[in-house]
Amino acid sequence: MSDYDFDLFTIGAGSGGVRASRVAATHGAKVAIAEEHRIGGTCVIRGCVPKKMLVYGAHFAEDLEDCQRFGWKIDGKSFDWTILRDNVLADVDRLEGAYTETLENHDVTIFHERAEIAGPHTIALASGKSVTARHILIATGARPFMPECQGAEHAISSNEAFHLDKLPKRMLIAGGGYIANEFAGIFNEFGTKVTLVNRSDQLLRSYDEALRDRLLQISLMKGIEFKFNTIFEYIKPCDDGGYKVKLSDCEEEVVDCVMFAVGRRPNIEGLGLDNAGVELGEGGEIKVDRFSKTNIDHIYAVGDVTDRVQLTPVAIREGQAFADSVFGKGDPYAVDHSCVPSAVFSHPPIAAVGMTEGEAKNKLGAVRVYQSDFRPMKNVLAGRNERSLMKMICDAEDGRIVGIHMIAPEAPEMMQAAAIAVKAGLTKADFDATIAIHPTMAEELVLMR
Ligand SMILES: Cc1cc2nc3c(=O)[nH]c(=O)nc-3n(C[C@H](O)[C@H](O)[C@H](O)COP(=O)(O)OP(=O)(O)OC[C@H]3O[C@@H](n4cnc5c(N)ncnc54)[C@H](O)[C@@H]3O)c2cc1C
Ligand SMILES: NC(=O)c1ccc[n+]([C@@H]2O[C@H](COP(=O)([O-])OP(=O)(O)OC[C@H]3O[C@@H](n4cnc5c(N)ncnc54)[C@H](O)[C@@H]3O)[C@@H](O)[C@H]2O)c1
Repeated sequence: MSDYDFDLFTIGAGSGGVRASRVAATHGAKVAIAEEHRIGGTCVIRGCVPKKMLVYGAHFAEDLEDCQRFGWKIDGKSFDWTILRDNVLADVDRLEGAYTETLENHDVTIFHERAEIAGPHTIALASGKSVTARHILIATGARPFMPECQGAEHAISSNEAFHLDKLPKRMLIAGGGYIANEFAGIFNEFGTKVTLVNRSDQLLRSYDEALRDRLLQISLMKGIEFKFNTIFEYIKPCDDGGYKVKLSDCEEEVVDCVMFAVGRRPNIEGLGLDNAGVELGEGGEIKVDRFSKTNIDHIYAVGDVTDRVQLTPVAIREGQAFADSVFGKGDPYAVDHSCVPSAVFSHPPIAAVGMTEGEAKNKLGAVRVYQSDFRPMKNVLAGRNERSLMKMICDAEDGRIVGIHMIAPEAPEMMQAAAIAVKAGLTKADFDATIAIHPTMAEELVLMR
């Protein structure tokens, strides 16, 4: 008989928590999970998945325009936001059901309520119930950071963007990162007049400069406006709807919607971490070692709450590694956080793996840069003046590829395959030895000069 109610109690049923709980259960552990909002977490409910569906929906705007040059005539086209919104939200419901079913099929006990740590092995549930567990996994994710300014309460975050009653005619999006650029692209394609407002003059800081410049240039061409080096002074509701917004060094303007996308903060408030003595880092993230263990031996944390790499596949890997290491029969293993590929689902998307040109020069000294700057065949026939860019960064000494960067239609799809080669340490010569598939955009990868 165990001294505890459960072998594992997971707080948070998002990407990391669900994977860890399911895998621990397959290893024979008695597992419970608590979720205060909806099973599936950020990615499934209000992140990657519904966002990507909106990206697909938005891209039809360009396809419907371009198709005329391919001989198609579509009269009377129009867009109804509520149809897309409701279909996306219905699919989110379906996915929540699928995630719940997976947990149930693995005999994971689900508590649909908030959980807090009440003692080293004790979890207090919002209903007043208290349970004990041999191990605790904190997988509570992150939430949007809402900066302070007068009237900030009138701004929405990405959470609300999926539920808007109607499409805003004019929208200000604060931020220059993933979410700001993705949603600027989405709403701009739907016909909203979008202005992206950033406190610095740099977008997507972690990406290669050439790609960032190209995205800015294409976004401007598509009609997105940018205001750099400015911050919000106030947001005031107008009597007849909309908001008066004042940005520093700018005239007051009226918009229908203000969205903040200025980063996400670990969900640790009121979690009772002090009751178990769990240590935090400087940014409020839970400090863990490479096995996702906190300073307390039986308490672990995975995903966004640890603020290592805020991406779903990383949270899933961390959850898997934790469950295998703690409950499996093999040796413990850690997740390798190097060379993680990523994408920004902007219009067009950006994708990257490894070092940027700047990072590689700083780290390696001598690098070779190969580049392909081309107009995709489909854009040529469509009369769309939008060029793609691919860059390959190699170590000048041995030709090893240390980074690949792309801005192109379907760049994330191409990058997933290319990332395998970079992770495996292949060289430019290995790529050159591979025969192209013609005609594709991806063939540029093996033809770069
Ligand atoms: C708009 C948006 C788009 C994104 N797009 C992408 C993308 O395209 N690709 C990608 O890889 N990543 C994307 N991300 C990031 C990705 O969603 C996260 O990295 C991922 O969901 C992190 O998983 P997690 O398990 O750490 O946390 P989460 O998935 O956030 O899960 C944490 C869960 O814990 C629950 N919780 C918190 N506190 C408690 C408590 N005390 N008791 C009970 N439950 C609690 C929360 O309600 C939540 O459901 C996106 C994020 C956003 C916001
Ligand atoms: N495609 C994807 O994989 C994807 C998509 C969305 C989100 N995400 C994840 O979610 C995380 C959060 O996304 P995000 O776009 O909110 O953050 P981000 O870290 O990508 O970008 C934050 C931006 O806000 C700016 N900023 C920060 N503080 C500010 C302030 N006080 N006032 C004004 N501007 C400020 C920063 O300069 C930066 O440009 C990302 O880091 C990413 O890991 C991933």
